Amino acid sequence: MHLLGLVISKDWTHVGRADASDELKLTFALKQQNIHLLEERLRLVSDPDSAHYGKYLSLEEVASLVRPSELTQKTVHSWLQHHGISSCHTVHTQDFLQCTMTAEIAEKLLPGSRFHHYVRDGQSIVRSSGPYAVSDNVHQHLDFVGGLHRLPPTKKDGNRKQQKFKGEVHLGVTPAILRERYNLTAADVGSDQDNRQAVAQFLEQYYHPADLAEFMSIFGRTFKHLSEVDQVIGTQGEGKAGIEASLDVEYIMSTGANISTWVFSNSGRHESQEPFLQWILLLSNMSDLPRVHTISYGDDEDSLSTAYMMRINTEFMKAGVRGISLLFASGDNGAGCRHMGKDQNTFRPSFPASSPYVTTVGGTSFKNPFKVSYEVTDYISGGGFSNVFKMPDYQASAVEAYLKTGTSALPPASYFNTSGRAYPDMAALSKNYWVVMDRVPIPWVSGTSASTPVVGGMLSLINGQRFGQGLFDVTEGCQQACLDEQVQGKGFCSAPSWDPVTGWGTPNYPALLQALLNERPEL
Ligand SMILES: Cc1cc(=O)oc2cc(NC(=O)[C@H](Cc3ccccc3)NC(=O)[C@H](C)NC(=O)[C@H](C)N)ccc12
Ligand SMILES: [Ca+2]
Repeated sequence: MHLLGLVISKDWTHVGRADASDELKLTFALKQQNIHLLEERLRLVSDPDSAHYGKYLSLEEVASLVRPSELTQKTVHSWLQHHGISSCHTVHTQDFLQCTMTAEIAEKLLPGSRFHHYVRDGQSIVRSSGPYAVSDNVHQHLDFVGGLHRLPPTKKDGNRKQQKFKGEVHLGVTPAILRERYNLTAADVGSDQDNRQAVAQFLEQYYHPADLAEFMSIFGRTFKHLSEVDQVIGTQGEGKAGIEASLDVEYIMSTGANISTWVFSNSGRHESQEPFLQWILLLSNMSDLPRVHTISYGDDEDSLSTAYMMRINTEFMKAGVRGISLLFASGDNGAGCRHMGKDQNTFRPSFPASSPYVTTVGGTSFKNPFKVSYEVTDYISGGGFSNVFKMPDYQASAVEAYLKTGTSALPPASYFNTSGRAYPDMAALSKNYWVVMDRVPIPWVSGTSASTPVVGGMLSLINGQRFGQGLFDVTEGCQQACLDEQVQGKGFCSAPSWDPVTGWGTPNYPALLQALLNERPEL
């Protein structure tokens, strides 16, 4: 028997046991086959020196590679059937099963689990308080069971990162400013009818079509653009728009202008338990997808189970081998800080930013905030080294160079794991954006949530895979981190070439386009 447990955080109030007939939806992640072959294939399709470069797999080919063995499928199916569970959906790759069942059946299926109702700020959830067990013969066929334990994050004040307007004249970052800084001309807009890009939203964040239309009517006058999202996959909730969703949609459609845009809307309670599971399940089941997806969400690595992160990472590989680029925001908390005990802190990496199979985007600000000047580090820019994923070969030499040259200015070695996946991969402006939300133009919105769709839109224009010299190197400024005696609020600093705050730098569009076109495989 294998036991898995949970500690319910104090801000949730227990309001009683779940009724035996209460319905639950659990996700079973079945063990896949050939993960090492998938990884190798991803390396080859991404390597310009390989004969396989750019030769992406179809969803059917991915399915043939990773589909769980007959034994795994039969064992899990008969275990569920034995407990009377028949209401299940699978995916094309047959490596996930989503099943609906009563609390009574779930407790019999997973001995030790005891489902309870918890409430907080008007939100109500059902979770298992105790650890649950899975018998050995089934456990070896599962990566994890989702939907039991993870809690929705604490809702933060919607205005927490909005800086106060102090009365100075400041126009802030708009599509025109971005297009100027990153050298996008009026001709740099999408023209390929088949090109598509996407943003994914979670945690009840919705964009509003009227906000997008108003944003484009105010800020989109100088370039050809679309003012409507082409497809919403999932449910668009009613009511107020979310700042994250508004920012993502408005800015991916400003740099990736005139390109058909989709929104994956992963709403509701279930998704907030494992925010990325529902979305990745959708991707792994759709054969025809946009090539670029941006996601401005993440969680501290230490708040997630290793099994969950490993499996999501494999799902990212499945996307990569199909030629799908996933861009994640690096987070807005600098290196982060985890208190390990009295006077003992370490930095706190964020997932999925720390996955080696996504492109992670950090943040910068203008040197002179009132001018389109060169960029320096935005101190909030997430970055550092994963404690879960080892450093992939493709970044070893760049990171070694950074660690060697920056030795004197580096934080103490006990704060970070130099053998982990280093991030971000690149950066873009993250300070003082204009966003239209609930029909009102809002200034001074900041975060790597802004820089990520900006880069995503440009990649959609280029739709390539590898970065050449097409980036502005960021060499000034440091990120924030633990406010303790040893590091005194200072994390990593940017430096010439790659650094763990701004990656390889911010996009210089024509140079990036040229670099990527030069590396295109013969079609
Ligand atoms: C209201 C507001 C004003 C502003 O100026 O900035 C800003 C930013 C954000 N969004 C975020 O700060 C982050 C970015 C991020 C965090 C962690 C990892 C990657 C990206 N996004 C979120 O907080 C997102 C909505 N929630 C989560 O990722 C949760 C914590 N798992 C929001 C609002 C404002
Ligand atoms: Ca740099």
